[in-house]
Amino acid sequence: MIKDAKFVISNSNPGNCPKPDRAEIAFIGRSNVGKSSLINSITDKKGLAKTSQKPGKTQLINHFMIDDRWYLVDLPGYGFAKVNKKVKDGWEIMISTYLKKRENLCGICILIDSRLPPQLIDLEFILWCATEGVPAVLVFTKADKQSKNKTNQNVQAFLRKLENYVEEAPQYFVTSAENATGKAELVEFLEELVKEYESGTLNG
Ligand SMILES: Nc1nc2c(ncn2[C@@H]2O[C@H](COP(=O)(O)OP(=O)(O)OP(=O)(O)O)[C@@H](O)[C@H]2O)c(=O)[nH]1
Ligand SMILES: [Mg+2]
Repeated sequence: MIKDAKFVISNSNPGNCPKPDRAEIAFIGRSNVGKSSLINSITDKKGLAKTSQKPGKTQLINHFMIDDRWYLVDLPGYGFAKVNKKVKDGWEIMISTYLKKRENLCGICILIDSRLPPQLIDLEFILWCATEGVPAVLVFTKADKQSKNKTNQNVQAFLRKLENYVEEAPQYFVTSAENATGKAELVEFLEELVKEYESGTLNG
């Protein structure tokens, strides 16, 4: 269980992130998928990460300190068509540089909208992470928006498509920021990842 969460800093330059002296986990996914909302849900702090109905809200790398022990990071979304190419390319460089260079990053959660059929951009991003050796799990979001059956169908369809992209299917969670579906499981997993990192079993 997360007891405390505080905003630390926002950056556009991955090189200005806080000293990498503790475990770090980042949330990433398409614009509007619910990254910031899920951060607020798992930390039980409504206004901690800024959310919006309009895609493109989060534009910087945002560090939050969790329980004075590890960093949770909210990233801008990918695949947002409405910003101009220069801005989009800038975000992509910022995100990929962060993911490749951040030495204390012990894992990332790739958020996927559980309402949608498999999206190419998500499949390609998961492939990119596998190629770059960025350890990732999948977190399906907005499960409250439809029946359990429909969510399950979409999750299974996504996993089947993913078989064409990566050899090993990543672990996955089904969540809702609205009604806390999957929250306990996800938090338990994140805390376990932090413990493993601290005990030096991850990243050497
Ligand atoms: N019903 C429902 N709505 C959600 C859920 N998660 C997020 N939303 C809504 O989806 C919209 C986008 O949420 P954000 O958390 O801002 O999404 P984001 O991925 O951080 O978006 P960017 O910062 O633009 O990349 C908001 O209107 C949220 O209220 C959920 O689990 N259930
Ligand atoms: Mg956001």
